[in-house]
Amino acid sequence: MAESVIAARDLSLVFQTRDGPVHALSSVDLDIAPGEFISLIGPSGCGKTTLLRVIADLERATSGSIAVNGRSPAQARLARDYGYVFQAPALYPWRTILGNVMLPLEIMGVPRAERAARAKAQLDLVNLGGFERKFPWQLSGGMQQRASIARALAIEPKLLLMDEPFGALDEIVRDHLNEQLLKLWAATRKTVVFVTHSIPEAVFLSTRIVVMSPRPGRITDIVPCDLGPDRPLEIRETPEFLRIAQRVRDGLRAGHAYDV
Ligand SMILES: Nc1ncnc2c1ncn2[C@@H]1O[C@H](COP(=O)(O)OP(=O)(O)OP(=O)(O)O)[C@@H](O)[C@H]1O
Repeated sequence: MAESVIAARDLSLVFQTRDGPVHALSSVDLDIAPGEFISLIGPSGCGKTTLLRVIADLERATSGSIAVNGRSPAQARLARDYGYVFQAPALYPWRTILGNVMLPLEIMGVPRAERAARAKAQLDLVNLGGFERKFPWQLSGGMQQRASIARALAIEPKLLLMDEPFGALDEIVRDHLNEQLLKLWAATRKTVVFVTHSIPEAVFLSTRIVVMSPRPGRITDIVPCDLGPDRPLEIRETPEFLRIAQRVRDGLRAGHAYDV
């Protein structure tokens, strides 16, 4: 079997706050193979973002271990092993779309002509060819988020970390971007770790769904999502899709404490 892209073993993270310790992650065990599309789903505060941030070396685990491409998160970050897409597009307003996508390549010291060509290729991949010279504020929210995906892809990472990238968009735009992301994933065969609150989004996109619950943040179920690579939006009405969605929903219910 190919080496895991992510291998987490008994991973825990406790934030020390003025109100006492917060157990953001507790005994997380997770292996992600190359080319998988993994969604992390769970209620607010279950540690989804924290897990993504530990993978990206933006937070350090309190105990346990995690390897990214067989090395430490710090080494993986320095090797530019991953691209990170945030919840909000976070584009620089004074730079054009092309200028934004070229930025990571500038930081890497890629020559000017090459970085323009590479950034253009990524913009084509997210269907933003022709918008290179626009500024972020001239684009819709969905287009801005596609531009941030292109920016994350500019360094050509094999691993893409996405923190609820479509959460702020309306449902029709979200459907469209889900379709595009699925095509992009099929075309590039990247490993994706994707945070979402949406059961249909998770089932539509993923090869496996990691269900989490809060206090302490932990994995309660890992649901295989064997729908194959060819997934038109209508697949969401099929019994197979609904069966997987139901298992995820059951997992979320079991881990949920209702304060009502
Ligand atoms: N820097 C921090 N300091 C203290 N507590 C934190 C910090 N970051 C996160 N937490 C706490 O850790 C827990 C997990 O947070 P996290 O943001 O990972 O959850 P999440 O599942 O991504 O939530 P959401 O869906 O709302 O984004 C929460 O209780 C949160 O308040």
